[in-house]
Amino acid sequence: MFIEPRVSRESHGHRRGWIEVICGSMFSGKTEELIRRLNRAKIARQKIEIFKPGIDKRYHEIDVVSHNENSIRSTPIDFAQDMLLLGGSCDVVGIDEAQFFDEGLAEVCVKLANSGVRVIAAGLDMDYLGKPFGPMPALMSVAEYVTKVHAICVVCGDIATYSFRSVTAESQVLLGETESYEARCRHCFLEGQKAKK
Ligand SMILES: Nc1ncnc2c1ncn2[C@@H]1O[C@H](COP(=O)(O)OP(=O)(O)O)[C@@H](O)[C@H]1O
Ligand SMILES: Cc1cn([C@H]2C[C@H](O)[C@@H](COP(=O)(O)O)O2)c(=O)[nH]c1=O
Ligand SMILES: [Zn+2]
Repeated sequence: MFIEPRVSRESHGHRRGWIEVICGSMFSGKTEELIRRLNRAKIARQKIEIFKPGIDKRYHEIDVVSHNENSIRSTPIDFAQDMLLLGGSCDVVGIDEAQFFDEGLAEVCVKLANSGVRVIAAGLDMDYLGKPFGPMPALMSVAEYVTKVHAICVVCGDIATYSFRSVTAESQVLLGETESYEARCRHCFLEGQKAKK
């Protein structure tokens, strides 16, 4: 379990910021872990702001909601840059579905962290083909802390790191749940991809 670093947030009158990334496949608990960290920051009376991409309207227009139906209020935005306006004065900025943001996301998170904000971003590290997803690789490279969480393979019960798309669609972005995706381990993912051919 991630334990918040015990660094002083104030040093010589300057706030200290950093970047945390929570990544993994679908159903791996990224959103639950994001909500857990943000709720703890709320308990510590920190000022928080949560962003999600405007396109993610799966469960709720505004809330960030986990597959377990835990939720937290968020602000949907279309461009990573918009976080600078609203998030700059916060102690903590949370970001869900980070993979859907534009390539400017890593730079925006660096600016926030450099100005003293703790940034916690959750997102898919790989798409349905097993390829790196959007701004996630760049974001992971500038983060102080990267936590990879695992789902359970629905085929064999091993740990799952892949999101297998069970429907026919080739666009990288296809919003969905269990009707379109399965959490799978490497072996069962490869078997599924072979069977598609
Ligand atoms: N194959 C699976 N492996 C693990 N958890 C699953 C699976 N399918 C459904 N779940 C549920 O999904 C929850 C995690 O949801 P969530 O935090 O929204 O995941 P993520 O944001 O990574 O998609 C788990 O606590 C569990 O209740
Ligand atoms: C693998 C993959 C997923 N998506 C979509 C499907 C869901 O709407 C989100 C992921 O949500 P979660 O909180 O991580 O479960 O992303 C997609 O558009 N393209 C993909 O390749
Ligand atoms: Zn498996």
